[in-house]
Amino acid sequence: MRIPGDGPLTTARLVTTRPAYPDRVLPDLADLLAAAHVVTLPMRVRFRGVTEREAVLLRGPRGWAEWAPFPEYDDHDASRWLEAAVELGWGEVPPPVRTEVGVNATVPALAADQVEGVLARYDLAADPARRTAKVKVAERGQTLDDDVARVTEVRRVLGQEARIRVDANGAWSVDDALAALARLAPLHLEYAEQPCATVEELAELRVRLARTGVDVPVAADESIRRAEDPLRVAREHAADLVVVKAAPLGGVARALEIVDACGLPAVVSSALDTSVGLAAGVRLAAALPRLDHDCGLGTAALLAADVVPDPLLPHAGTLTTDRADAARDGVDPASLAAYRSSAERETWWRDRLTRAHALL
Ligand SMILES: O=C(O)CCC(=O)C1=CC=C[C@@H](O)[C@@H]1C(=O)O
Ligand SMILES: [Mg+2]
Repeated sequence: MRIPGDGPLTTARLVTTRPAYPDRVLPDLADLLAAAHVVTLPMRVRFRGVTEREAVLLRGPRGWAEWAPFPEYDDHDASRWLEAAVELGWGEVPPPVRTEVGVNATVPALAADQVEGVLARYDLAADPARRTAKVKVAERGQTLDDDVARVTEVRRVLGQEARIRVDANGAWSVDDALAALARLAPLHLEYAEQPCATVEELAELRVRLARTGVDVPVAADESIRRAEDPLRVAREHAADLVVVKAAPLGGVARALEIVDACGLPAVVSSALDTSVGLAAGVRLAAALPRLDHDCGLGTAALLAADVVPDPLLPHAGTLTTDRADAARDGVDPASLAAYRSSAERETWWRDRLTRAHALL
């Protein structure tokens, strides 16, 4: 485990280095609205408290793009997601340095007896040592015993050599996190993602974990993707690694800059996107100079419908840039029509798009 206090930070690079790609193109609002298709996709299981995922698919001159900021996010957040969509549909995505990306299975906070069924939907690597799962924990209404039972079951199904990470979405206090991670650590965790809500708590947790000899690295997710200053995590030595999502961070190029400036290992994860948004995540993971971890880009498995005929599901635990690019080209008009949102939701999304565009 890294000792709190170490880790490089190169804040200056974020502001001084711009990627070597053409300047951002901003489409007119009328073009965006004309390019927009609003869909409501059913999910297989409840995740993030929802059973349907709404998204706006945008047909840009450079290909399909997705804009799907979570409904509870404000217009400022939503405008950052729009920058990501513009990069995909109207701009250029930074070039890949690898063609394959390892992908983890994502296990929602379900009862332990449902774990095997969820994992069965993932085509994981044949070699148990190359399998990774992320397990949601600390969900409201559940107990630590429920979490321990779920993670224990994931360990049983995937085998001793598999990597298991947990994600608490900031729900634990520092004391809760210490107690929970002390119980979960014997199951050999790869890391704990956003165990506590604030950067201060994450930093304190790292110190106290090191002091008590509980060897669980800490990853920051919300502290990066929802933060005004995504570099604070690194500056405050609040995490061992960072989780980055293309859309919430304003696109692939911007996410690469943030990872570079943080100077910490990165994991790319989805924002519960359709296969089009997942393709952007694959392109981000493929463009990272260094990628030591499997990425949370297998969430097409959580959707019961998608906008492409061949959803971007991992094969043998991997996704490739070829399949990602094909998914972006393969949006099916019949799916857009079949899952078109209600008139009321469509108006809501178009109004939101208008407001987000005004902020760019
Ligand atoms: O990282 C993964 O395995 C899948 C993606 C995932 O967990 C998430 C996607 C979108 C919103 C989040 O609540 C959640 C996360 O917190 O990482
Ligand atoms: Mg997370």
